[in-house]
Amino acid sequence: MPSHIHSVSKIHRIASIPGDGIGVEITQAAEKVLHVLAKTLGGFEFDFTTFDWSSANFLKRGWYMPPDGIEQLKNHDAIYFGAVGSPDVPDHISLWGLILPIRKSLNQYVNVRPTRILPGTTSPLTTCKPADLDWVIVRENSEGEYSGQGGTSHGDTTYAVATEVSIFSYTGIHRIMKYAFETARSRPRKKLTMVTKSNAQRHGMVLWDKIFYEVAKEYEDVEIDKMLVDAMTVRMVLNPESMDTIVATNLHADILSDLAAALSGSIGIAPSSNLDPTRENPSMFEPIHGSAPDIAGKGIANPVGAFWSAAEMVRWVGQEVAADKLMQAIENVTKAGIKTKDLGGQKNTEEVTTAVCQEIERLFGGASS
Ligand SMILES: NC(=O)c1ccc[n+]([C@@H]2O[C@H](COP(=O)([O-])OP(=O)(O)OC[C@H]3O[C@@H](n4cnc5c(N)ncnc54)[C@H](O)[C@@H]3O)[C@@H](O)[C@H]2O)c1
Ligand SMILES: O=C(O)[C@H](O)[C@@H](O)C(=O)O
Ligand SMILES: [K+]
Ligand SMILES: [Mn+2]
Repeated sequence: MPSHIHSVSKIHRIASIPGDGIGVEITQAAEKVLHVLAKTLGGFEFDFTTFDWSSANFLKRGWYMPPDGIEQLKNHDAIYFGAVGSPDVPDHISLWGLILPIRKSLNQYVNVRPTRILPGTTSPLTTCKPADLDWVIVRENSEGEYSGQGGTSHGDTTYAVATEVSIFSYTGIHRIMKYAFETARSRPRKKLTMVTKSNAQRHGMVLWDKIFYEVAKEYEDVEIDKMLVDAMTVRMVLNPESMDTIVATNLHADILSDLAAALSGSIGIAPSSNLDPTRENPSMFEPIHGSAPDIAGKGIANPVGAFWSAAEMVRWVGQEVAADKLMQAIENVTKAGIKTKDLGGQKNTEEVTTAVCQEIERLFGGASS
C-alpha cells in the first residue's frame, strides 16, 4: 500500500464508569493498557468517555446516574466499569443506584465469570494444579434473588416486617440455560453443572431445574449434572477438576464466583462480562471485586482482574486476536512473578500495569497488524 494511504482505524466507543475506591485505580490502569494495546497492534482505537457517577458525587448531587444516564450509555459500543460502594453510603443504595439498573435496563441478562489459575500464581488448594481448575460460571444477571421485589411494613419498630421476593420466570431461566449450554458446548470438555437449591426452595428453584432438563434435550453432546448449592461449595474445594461450565442463579453465582476467585489465588484476578447477547444494548465489563475501601488509595490493588475484563471487552467488540494477545501479555507478567501482594508478590498497581504495557510492546511492537 502506498505510504500516503492510511488504512482506516476502527474506533470502539467505550463508556467508562470508574465508580469508587479501587474501582477508580484499576479502571485507570485498564484504560492505559488498552491504549497501549491499540497503539501497538494498530487497526483499532478506543475512544473512552468517562462518567463521574461515584458515591462522592451521589452525596453532593443526590443521584448516581442522571435521568437520561441509560440513554447516554446506549451511545457506546461497550461499557467498562470499575466498582461502586462507599462506607459513606448504604450498600443497597449504591448498588441499586448504579450497577444494578445498568445491568437490568440494558438487558445484560448474562454475567460470565471465568476462573483459572494464571501462570506464576498458586491456588490455596495445595493439590490443585492449573489444569484442575478451569471454570466458567454463568450467572443469571437479571432476576432471581435480585428482582428487587418486596417491601417493609412497620418501618422503624420492633414489629418491622420485610420481604425480599425472588422472581424466577420461564423466559429468564430459559435464556440463561441456553447461554450456559452454548458456553459449555464451545469449550473442549462440553460439560455443564447446574446449581440449585430445589430441596428447600420448592417453587422457583424447581422451575429452574425443570427448564434445565428441558433445554438439555437440545444439547445431547453436553454432559450435565446437578448440584445443590451447599454441596457445590464442597465440590469446588475438593474436586475442582470435576467441573467446567457452571450455571447458577444471580445470588448463588455471586457467592460461588468469589469462592472460585479465592480458589484460583485472589479475588483480584477475577473478571466478569455483563452481556446482552442480543447485542441490542452495550454490554459491560468489570472485575468481580468491589471498591475495597480497606485498600483504596494505597495504590496496591491487583489490576489483573481489570485487565482480564478489558480483554473480554476487546473480544466482545470483535478484536479477538487483540484479546488473545492481551491475555498472553498479562499471563507472561504473572509468570515472571510481577504480582501484587494479594498474590504473594511485592509490586504495586502501577508496576504491574507498566509491566503489562511493556510486555505488549515487547511481544507485538513492530508487528504490522
Ligand atoms: N460490582 C461492584 O461494583 C461491586 C462488587 C462487590 C462489592 N461491591 C461493593 O464494594 C464495597 C466493598 O465490598 P466488599 O469488601 O464486600 O468486597 P471487595 O471485593 O471490595 O473486597 C473484599 C476483599 O478483597 C480485597 N480485594 C478486592 N479486590 C482486590 C484487588 N483488586 N486487589 C487486591 N485485593 C482486593 C479487598 O481489599 C477486601 O479485603 C461494598 O460497598 C460493596 O457493596 C461492589
Ligand atoms: O452483583 C452483586 O452482588 C454485586 O454487584 C457484586 O457483588 C458483584 O459480584 O458484581
Ligand atoms: K466491580
Ligand atoms: Mn459479588
